[in-house]
Amino acid sequence: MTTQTLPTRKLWFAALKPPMYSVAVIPIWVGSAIAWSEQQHLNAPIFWTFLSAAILIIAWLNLTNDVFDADTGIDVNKAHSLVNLTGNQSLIFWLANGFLGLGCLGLVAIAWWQQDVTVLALILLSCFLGYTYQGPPFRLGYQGLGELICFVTFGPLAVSAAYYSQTQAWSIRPLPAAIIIGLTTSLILFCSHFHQVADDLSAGKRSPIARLGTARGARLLPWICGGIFGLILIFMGFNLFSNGVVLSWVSLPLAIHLCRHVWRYHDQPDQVKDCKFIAVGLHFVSGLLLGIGLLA
Ligand SMILES: C/C(=C\COP(=O)(O)OP(=O)(O)O)CCC[C@H](C)CCC[C@H](C)CCCC(C)C
Ligand SMILES: O=C(O)C1=CC(=O)c2ccccc2C1=O
Repeated sequence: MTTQTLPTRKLWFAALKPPMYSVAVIPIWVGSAIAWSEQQHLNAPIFWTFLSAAILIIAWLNLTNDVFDADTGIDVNKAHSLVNLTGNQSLIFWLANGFLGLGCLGLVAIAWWQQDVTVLALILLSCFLGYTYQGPPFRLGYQGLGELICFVTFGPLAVSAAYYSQTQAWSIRPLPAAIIIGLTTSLILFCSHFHQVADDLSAGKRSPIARLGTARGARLLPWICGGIFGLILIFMGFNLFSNGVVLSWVSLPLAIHLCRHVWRYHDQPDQVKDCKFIAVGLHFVSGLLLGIGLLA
């Protein structure tokens, strides 16, 4: 069944993408876990406020993605675009801005409690970079720069912000974990392009998969996954990670499943479209276990 023929309830589920919100959870969890392991203490109100703000920001990101994609025409065939489902672009736009406003309010509360604007500034910078991915006049995602933006924002910026929110101190200690989280988040975006090459090319979007072709993209995937798991061992070898982080290797079967699925279906959009949610699972399980390993 293509998304064009899905029942309305399933279309709304596909449009709202609940599993995707785990991309907000993992950097906050990992950055806070590193701080917790150092201080033997977690500031729970800061953690929950930051987490809620991050979820609201992801809602803004996804709603505005449909709004801006409606302007370029890239989503004409996307039945599960919120703009296509509601037929009301400005409603989605203002709803998105409401989510961003609420998210920023949470970050302002953290700045007020801590009398320190660092976390607010880091996340506002991430939001600006997120806007450049999809919004006018930048639309850097159309040049294939999304994965790089994703790496920087969900990796070093978000993980450092989470660490800082707990410690109010700078350290390079979160950097190795930030690199891993940045890579696994970018992997989700990379996988999200396989099924939409035709629409992307006709709208002038040169995503990495539109540039490489699906076959070369599928061949590259095991190297990316292997690189991520290899890097975890290298960081352990250099004592940048505690030995407990080996726990994140439990997610390896998900990486193997992802590579096999994409290898088999890379040129069949209706089959390969699920691969981004396999990547979401890999990111969530590996990130969760990485945080637990860092705490151990
Ligand atoms: C919206 C994103 C991808 C959708 O891309 P596309 O248009 O190809 O997909 P559709 O088929 O669904 O239309 C994600 C883009 C991510 C962006 C590069 C970086 C965003 C940064 C965030 C604002 C950072 C938030 C950090 C958080 C933890 C506070
Ligand atoms: O809809 C999508 O494809 C994505 C939404 C999203 O929020 C996100 C966040 C971080 C990495 C990738 C993605 C998506 O691919």
